[in-house]
Amino acid sequence: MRTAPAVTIGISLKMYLGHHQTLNWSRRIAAIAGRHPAVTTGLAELFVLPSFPALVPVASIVAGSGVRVGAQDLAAEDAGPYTGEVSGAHLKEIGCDYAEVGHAERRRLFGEGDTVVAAKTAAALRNGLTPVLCVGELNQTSRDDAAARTVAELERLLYGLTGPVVVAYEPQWAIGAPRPASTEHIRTVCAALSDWLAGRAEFAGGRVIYGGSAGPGLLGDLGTDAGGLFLGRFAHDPAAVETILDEALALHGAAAEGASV
Ligand SMILES: O=C(CO)COP(=O)(O)O
Repeated sequence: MRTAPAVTIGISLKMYLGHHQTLNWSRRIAAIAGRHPAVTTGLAELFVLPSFPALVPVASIVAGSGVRVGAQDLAAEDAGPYTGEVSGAHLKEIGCDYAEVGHAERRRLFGEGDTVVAAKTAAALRNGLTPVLCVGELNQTSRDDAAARTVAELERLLYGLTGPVVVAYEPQWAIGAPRPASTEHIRTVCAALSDWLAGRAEFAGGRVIYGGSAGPGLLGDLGTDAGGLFLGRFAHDPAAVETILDEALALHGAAAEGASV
């Protein structure tokens, strides 16, 4: 069994960058990760999710830097007549460790519902990929209501499955917004999701991270309720990623000191 790192930082490039921009960005991220103590000590795991055509070159750019690579989507099936789809088996073969499933944009713009998301989560696990499973309420609501809805959603999507998952709590109303959800909101929902995961041995190694307009300055406020961040726009500047790794190191140092008293 693989133990979860203290902090997980994921970055989805969505469809923002061109191919060469993606490669240049990846070179800068690899350089930062390769020398940053948060990554070199194994405290933080950093993964990047570029567009499909960039996966192979990005995997080779980040090799040896500690950065892992994954896809933003995968097919529910492993092989066959599925025009335009990319299978989990293929992703694994080219060096992916992660596959994102259930992002709000795929649900809203491409009609993916719970059945498809659950099938894609199963496909990722079946092929040895860690699913980055996005969950989160559609509309702004109280933090307790959001926690109840999101835990129920996770339970539905993971029914019958086994394996380590990264649960990305992304309140849909906080994606693409000027700022993230409130600290109290994020902490309440992430703690509820973490409790749910922790009580289930079949998901050992699982983690809960927060996404939705996340950027520098947030991680330290989340304490240990969230196991990290899932970044979008605010990771386009590699310097922001370095700042967040600094924050991960500071947070872990504080948590370790707290545990020893
Ligand atoms: O959806 C997200 C990550 O997948 C978050 O994106 P933004 O941080 O750009 O809102």
